[in-house]
Amino acid sequence: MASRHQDLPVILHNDKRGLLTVEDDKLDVLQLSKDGRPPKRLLSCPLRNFLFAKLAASSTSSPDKLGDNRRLDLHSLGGSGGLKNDTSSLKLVKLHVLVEPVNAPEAEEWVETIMSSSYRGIKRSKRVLLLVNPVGGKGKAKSIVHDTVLPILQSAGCQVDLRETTHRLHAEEIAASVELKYDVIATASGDGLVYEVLNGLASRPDARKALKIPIAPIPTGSANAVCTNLFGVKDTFNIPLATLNIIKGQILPIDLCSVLLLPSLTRRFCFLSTALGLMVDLDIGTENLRWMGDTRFMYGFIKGIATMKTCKAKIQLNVVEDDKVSMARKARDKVRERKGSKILGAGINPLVNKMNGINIAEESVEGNNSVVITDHETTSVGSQDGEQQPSKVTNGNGTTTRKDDYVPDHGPIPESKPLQPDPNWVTLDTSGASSGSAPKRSSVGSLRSNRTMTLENGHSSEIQQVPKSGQWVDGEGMLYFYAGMMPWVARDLMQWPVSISGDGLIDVVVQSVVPRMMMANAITGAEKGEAYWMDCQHYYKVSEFIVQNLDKAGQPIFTIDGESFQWDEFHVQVHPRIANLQSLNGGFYVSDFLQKHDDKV
Ligand SMILES: Nc1ncnc2c1ncn2[C@@H]1O[C@H](COP(=O)(O)OP(=O)(O)OP(=O)(O)O)[C@@H](O)[C@H]1O
Repeated sequence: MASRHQDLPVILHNDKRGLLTVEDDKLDVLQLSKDGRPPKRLLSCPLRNFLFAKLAASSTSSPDKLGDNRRLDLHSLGGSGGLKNDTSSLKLVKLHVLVEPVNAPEAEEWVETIMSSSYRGIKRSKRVLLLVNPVGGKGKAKSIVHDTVLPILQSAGCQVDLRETTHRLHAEEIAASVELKYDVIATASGDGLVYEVLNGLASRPDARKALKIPIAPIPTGSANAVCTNLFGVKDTFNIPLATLNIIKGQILPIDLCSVLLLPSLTRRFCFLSTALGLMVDLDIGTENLRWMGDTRFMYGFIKGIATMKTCKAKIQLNVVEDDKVSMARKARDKVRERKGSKILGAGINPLVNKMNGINIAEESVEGNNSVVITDHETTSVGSQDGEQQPSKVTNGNGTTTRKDDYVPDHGPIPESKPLQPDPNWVTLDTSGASSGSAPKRSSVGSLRSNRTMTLENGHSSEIQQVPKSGQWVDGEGMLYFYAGMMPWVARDLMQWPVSISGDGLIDVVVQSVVPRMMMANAITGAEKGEAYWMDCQHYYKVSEFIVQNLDKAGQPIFTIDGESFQWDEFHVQVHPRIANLQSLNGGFYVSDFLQKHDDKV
């Protein structure tokens, strides 16, 4: 790593002697004393937060002021104490010092060293398309962008193309037609703008190429679930950190889902969630309360459990796994894998980057007949032309078939067709038809509880077993259905704690109707994902699913990524790792749920 030869003697702004040192992935600006006292540290910042160093050409120095000295500009995000993990007080720091002629050759080398060490594997001076929604969240996006975001981006040498959205779906229109010349698309708004950008990019004839441009959100909306997943609960609304992510973020491949609405055959793309029941009411029913920020969702939740309205649907799931202990273990193993592979500094091990691009849901679940395997190459900034492979499905008999028809790397996303469930799909009837009587077993049950057996006469028969604890039983009422693709849906709700980014699977929660007190108690710990372990919260990892509306008058609306749609029926399938976000560490924020090792796992 950095060593003593990267020390650079300089003259500080106060004419005192100084030393710039780059060591242990950290820049220190020291003021030296003449009397042998220890140097005074004026700035200390991890290289991850360092933005820009520029040594003026000797000819451009003003001889009057500087003599033969050359000006060296240093731009960084500094925080209290400069600790790597202290992200709470990040702010833009601009320093300039002078380099004496005798040190000029060394200074040129020093500038290149600090720039390459702080941008390891990351493109410098990115071209940024910045979309700003002036009405998202509390309506402060414009001032936040002008006061904080733009100065940081400009200090890092980024070229910013700023466009303000003027109407609903404007961001989608822009993304659908914009020239693909940007390194990153930043959205100053909430999750809605990310959804629009992804839909715009995914609708293009060159969707696969367009979706390689990563998206970096700036949290000026209400919930900003993407930011919670990227930066954690504490830093969800940390604007300087999110801006740093535009500059220094690494590619994080994510899955997109096609949601096909029937009978219209309209398709929308989803990157975060689809919801029915209470989760729709608490989002759409509180839109007039945007001024509350994300508190409006908690208000909606409490209101929802007070009314306890059930949701009636027929749900068909192609389940890959439904064992909570095993799902938690796999998600935790994934975190350990990632942790073990980090290297010091501003980058991560390129080998790990490679690994992140493969190894998706490849573990076969006992008795499962449909394991999604994908083998996409990881994309990286500046290599937007990397070939992407189609996803495949390995069947129980070991044969491998293409799941999507192969489309070349620059082509569109193939059209969605209505799904054809087979007898191994799990069917849940949430109409509660048998309420009042003893609930009966679900029509197919779980992967392990009900299997299809071929009889000697060639007919098949279902082997019925007693449902295990926590398994859905037809006749239960459903409070909500929530399918998601990243752990947090808001700061106070980690609905899918075992969700693994880009694994080609959707995490589905079916929440049974339970006594109000039990739901109210579930609020405590919801942000930590503790409700996951409740038996009344049925949890499945699925590769595709269908939902039919059994009460169109009573529940006309469902949501895709928080946007509402009228519905009769919808079919959902995954396009693994087809889109990209930016993340400072190349992954989602690791929750305590995944860090801790309790006795369940
Ligand atoms: N100028 C505008 N006037 C009216 N609506 C707009 C304008 N620009 C964007 N929109 C719409 O604003 C809506 C809300 O945006 P967004 O979802 O990003 O913020 P939010 O709802 O506050 O945050 P979150 O989704 O995180 O709760 C989107 O549907 C978007 O299309």
